[in-house]
Amino acid sequence: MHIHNISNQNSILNTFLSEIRHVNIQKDSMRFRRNIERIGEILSYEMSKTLNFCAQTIETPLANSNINLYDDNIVLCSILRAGVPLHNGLLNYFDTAENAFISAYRHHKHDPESFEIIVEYLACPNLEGKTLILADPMLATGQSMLATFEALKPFGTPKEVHLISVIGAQEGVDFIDNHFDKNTHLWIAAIDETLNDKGYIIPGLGDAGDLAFGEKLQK
Ligand SMILES: O=P(O)(O)OC[C@H]1O[C@H](OP(=O)(O)OP(=O)(O)O)[C@H](O)[C@@H]1O
Ligand SMILES: O=c1cc[nH]c(=O)[nH]1
Ligand SMILES: [Mg+2]
Repeated sequence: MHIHNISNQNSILNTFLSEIRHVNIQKDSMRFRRNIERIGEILSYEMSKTLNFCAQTIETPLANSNINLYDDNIVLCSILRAGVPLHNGLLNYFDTAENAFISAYRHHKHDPESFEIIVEYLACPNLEGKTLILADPMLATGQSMLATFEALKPFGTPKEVHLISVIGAQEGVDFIDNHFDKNTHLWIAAIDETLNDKGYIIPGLGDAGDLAFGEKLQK
């Protein structure tokens, strides 16, 4: 797998990352969602450099101008619910992308320290020969990302697969490195040290879905 950790290089990305992590600033849910969206825009820009470009001629009012434009058929797939603001950021840049949505969430049965991944809702276009971007802001154990990818397989074989995430734990990154094809790209804003015994990324930011949309009741 090609792993692109974007915060290895200093940029404005670090400001948005610091705000989603900050225990007080992150409580402003509108800013939290907007910062995830802005990080999605930055990761889209970085990822776009690896798309397939071909020469095009654009007619201006005065003459023709030559420019390279990407010609990939992009499908954006995000994992509900924390994936929604990240999806919006990606869609801000990939205007003509097709879209897929899947629900994958951790279900804690009785023991708060153990959970299973439940995949329920899935809406997806044909993926055959397309460039699939699979987005989820948090890559903790990596199980949601893998379960989602497996659920998408009946929809066709993408030409390229890009995973986009905001914060990952090193063990989740290692897990997907071991389970995805070696040509897969991972675009990630930060890789943190570890997971705690509840599967939360440390230092991480807490629960991205709750911070973006409010706490949910565990049923
Ligand atoms: O790498 P994993 O160990 O699978 O964990 C990551 C998943 O956990 C979070 O979703 P969550 O279950 O909290 O659902 P939510 O988006 O509804 O909050 C997150 O958005 C990922 O989908
Ligand atoms: O740290 C984590 C792990 C999974 N999901 C989150 O929202 N945060
Ligand atoms: Mg959550």
